[in-house]
Amino acid sequence: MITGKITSLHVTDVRFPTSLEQHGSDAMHTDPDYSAAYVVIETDVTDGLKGHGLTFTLGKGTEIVVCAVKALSGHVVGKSLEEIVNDFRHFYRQLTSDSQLRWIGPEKGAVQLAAAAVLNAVWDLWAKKEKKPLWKLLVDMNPQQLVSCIDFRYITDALTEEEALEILQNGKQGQTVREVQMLKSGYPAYTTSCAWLGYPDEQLKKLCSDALKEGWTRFKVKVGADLKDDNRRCELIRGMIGSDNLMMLDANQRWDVNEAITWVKELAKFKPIWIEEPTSPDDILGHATISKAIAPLNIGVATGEQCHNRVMFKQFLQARALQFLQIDSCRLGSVNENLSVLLMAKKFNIPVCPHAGGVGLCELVQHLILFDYISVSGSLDNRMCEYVDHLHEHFKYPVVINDAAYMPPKDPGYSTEMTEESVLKYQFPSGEVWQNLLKESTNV
Ligand SMILES: C[C@H](O)[C@@H](O)CC(=O)C(=O)O
Ligand SMILES: [Mg+2]
Repeated sequence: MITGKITSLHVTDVRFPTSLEQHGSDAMHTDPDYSAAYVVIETDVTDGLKGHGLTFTLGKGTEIVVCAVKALSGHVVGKSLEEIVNDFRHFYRQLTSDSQLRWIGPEKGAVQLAAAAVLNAVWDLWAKKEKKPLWKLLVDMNPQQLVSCIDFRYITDALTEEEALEILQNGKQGQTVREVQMLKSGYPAYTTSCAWLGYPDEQLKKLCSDALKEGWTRFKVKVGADLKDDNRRCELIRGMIGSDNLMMLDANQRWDVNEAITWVKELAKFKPIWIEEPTSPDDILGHATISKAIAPLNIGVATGEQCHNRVMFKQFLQARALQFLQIDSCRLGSVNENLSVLLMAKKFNIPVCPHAGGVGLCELVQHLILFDYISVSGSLDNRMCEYVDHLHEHFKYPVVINDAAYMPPKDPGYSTEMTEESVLKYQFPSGEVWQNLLKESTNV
């Protein structure tokens, strides 16, 4: 039995100055400071049980998400965990559809990122209470319980509750074998760390050569700002990784639809398997046009890192506008909404290849993709999870990568907890790191 009330919710603006070294740079986001609105919920349970959650941001604007988290806190403080998880669908809807706050969403933008941070903390709390890593909590739940966490509003034309139940019931077959397989070999990953757009060629070469030695076989390359530059960088990387390894391209929304088609045709000679975010993340029909035009080149469209809710994903699937679906643990409304998207992807037979990286996204999304393989898709065909090698040292339970695969976390929770030292040091603007940077900039 789950006892204990949530007594408080704290949120902190934590920023890492990654832009100083161009980590995370792409054709649209040229100077990201990987950041998080970091939430801690406390309970009155005597053992000091706490839940930790976050959502990922790029620096400026984190203060807006922090405000939105504070605006949502009234829905959480005073409730017991038992009350929440016994009717999780209802709680989820309270948060994502607050009758006043929804005007500045609904289910999108800063308010949706804030809902994700809060809900991620609640899921962490639940998993810790059950003394299981989150993926295992999900795997052990029965189909009815899982379905009771999902808000089916707006998606029943694509996936009904009955269909979701059937998928989950079928997923129980062979679950134990797949769990054992994951514990032994892990979930296959690809790396984005070698080819950020702002890295000079020498750095690309060094990072590729190191990654190859570590056993990486799948590489994502940032493109989209300058075609000549893309040709040079892709040639360099294809040369380094050889013809057997996989290459993916990511344009981060830089192009118009026709421009995307022309550009991808030019880069097709490097044999990428997908082009990610070729155009506006909201342009579902544009993605469908691009998908159709580049299908003869054996290149698919991947998208999702800025797809803010299940309704968008539903339409992408219905319009056949993506061939690789990229869930995000912090963009969608936490585990609840990710569950609905994983189930829709299964129904439409589209592989899920999660977006990760940022700060904490690898830590979180590994739980979701493990659950997807063990209990939903049951397949590794055309599937892999993104990995980026930054900022893991700030987490209490950092990801473990073994031979280019995510090894299932064993610690209870959602791997969301940051070290207290890092939170203090990188808190914006009062943390030591930012105070020093601000001093330096005023001295120049
Ligand atoms: C701004 C982020 O680093 C973005 O480039 C990440 C991304 O597109 C990806 O990991 O994929
Ligand atoms: Mg991307």
